[in-house]
Amino acid sequence: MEKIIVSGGRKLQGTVKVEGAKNAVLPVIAASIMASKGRSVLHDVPALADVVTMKEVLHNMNASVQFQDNTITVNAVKPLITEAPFEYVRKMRASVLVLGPMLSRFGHAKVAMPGGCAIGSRPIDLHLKGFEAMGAKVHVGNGYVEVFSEGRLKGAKIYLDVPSVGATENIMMAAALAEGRTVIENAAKEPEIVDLANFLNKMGAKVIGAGTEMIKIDGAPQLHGVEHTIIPDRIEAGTFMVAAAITGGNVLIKGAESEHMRSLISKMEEMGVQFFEEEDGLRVIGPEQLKPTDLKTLPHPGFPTDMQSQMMALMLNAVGTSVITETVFENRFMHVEEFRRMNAKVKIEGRSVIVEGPITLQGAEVAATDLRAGAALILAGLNAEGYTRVTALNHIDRGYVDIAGKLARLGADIERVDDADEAMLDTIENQRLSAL
Ligand SMILES: CC(=O)N[C@H]1[C@@H](OP(=O)(O)OP(=O)(O)OC[C@H]2O[C@@H](n3ccc(=O)[nH]c3=O)[C@H](O)[C@@H]2O)O[C@H](CO)[C@@H](O)[C@@H]1O
Ligand SMILES: C=C(OP(=O)(O)O)C(=O)O
Repeated sequence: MEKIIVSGGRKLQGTVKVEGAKNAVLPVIAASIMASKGRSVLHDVPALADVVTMKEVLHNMNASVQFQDNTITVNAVKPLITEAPFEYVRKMRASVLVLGPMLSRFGHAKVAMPGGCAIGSRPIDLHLKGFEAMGAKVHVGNGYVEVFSEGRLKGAKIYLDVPSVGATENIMMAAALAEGRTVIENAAKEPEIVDLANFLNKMGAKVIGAGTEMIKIDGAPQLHGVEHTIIPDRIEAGTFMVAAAITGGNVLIKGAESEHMRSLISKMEEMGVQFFEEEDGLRVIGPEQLKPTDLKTLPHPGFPTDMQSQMMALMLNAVGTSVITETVFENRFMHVEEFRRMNAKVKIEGRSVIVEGPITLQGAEVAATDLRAGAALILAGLNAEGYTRVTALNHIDRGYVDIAGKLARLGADIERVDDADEAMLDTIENQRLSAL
């Protein structure tokens, strides 16, 4: 079994470059299958497990996809197989993002119904209601959702009960090939929505208002392949910001887009962390002593749920009591139990967690329960006594490219090992101790 082993106590120094955003590239790859003319070339694509899964989803549909050196080329000109089976959706919920593109281009899509996951039940009812409003028929049964449309979808006015990122994306993509205008009200405003809208506009659709709560989409009869560069990953950047802060380090995060991270920067500033805009990125300097704070996760521009567990790791090191309230997902506190294994004083009260700091965290065997929880455990390990061994790396690999290597290059004592490597490390450590 592979593990990331981290030993705490080193201040991080240096420069780290942000990858392209996972949550932007997945919908953009899905949208690329709507091009019936020309191929799409996407740059700054991170080499993540989720990107490989999305590539497999498209490949299984008979699209031609090449992925090399952070560039993906998609050619979907010939008719595709309009199905995404369970094996892909099981690995990655974002596979449901091919529903809108397939439905609007081919009049049919069949995708395995995503189940709940470690962070909540995560239904797709709002995606399906949107398609229905545009004239599609929806059938759910035998673990699959199947959507049909006779002729082109029709533009419609759609109000989302919650500003769901996935529903906004799926409806935007379906609307890009629909007849007439679609208006999405109470739309999600995340930067990744804006990136998708820019991509759809280049392909030939007309999307206005992305990044606000009302998005208007005028569909085109046909879309064409284009070249596009993916926006930087604000959650990867945020994770390195916490790494710098938690160790009292000084790190330049190259390519970080601070406009996308206002709520996070402001919370970290409240905790005493300093930020300096530089020409090619954002410099983060951790304080000698962190102050406590309270935060509530909300849809963008509120505090992102995908940074909640990493901020909990930071709060464990603050002097005083902090409170985190999670409002986006109903069950995103699985990391709390793992933090307790590291001696953390954390208590769940309904949708909130009370974090008592400062505490001397102790290295322990812990498991990543989802990808951000995994990152948070590594972050906690950066300031813990002794060795923290993080397992279930498959979660972390979904959203981080070589996180251990990048932290090591910033000076952390961290290594990714398999069982054989670990046995050898234990022998070396035992020899060192017996020689003392
Ligand atoms: C690939 C991707 O971009 N993933 C992100 C996306 O997930 P995802 O798009 O799945 O998240 P949503 O914004 O859709 O979910 C937000 C909330 O809405 C609920 N909901 C959603 C759809 C629906 O049809 N019905 C419904 O009730 C969900 O259960 C959840 O409680 O946004 C989340 C919220 O910022 C992030 O944590 C994920 O990293
Ligand atoms: C929850 C996340 O992703 P996904 O929606 O792909 O599960 C995430 O990126 O933190």
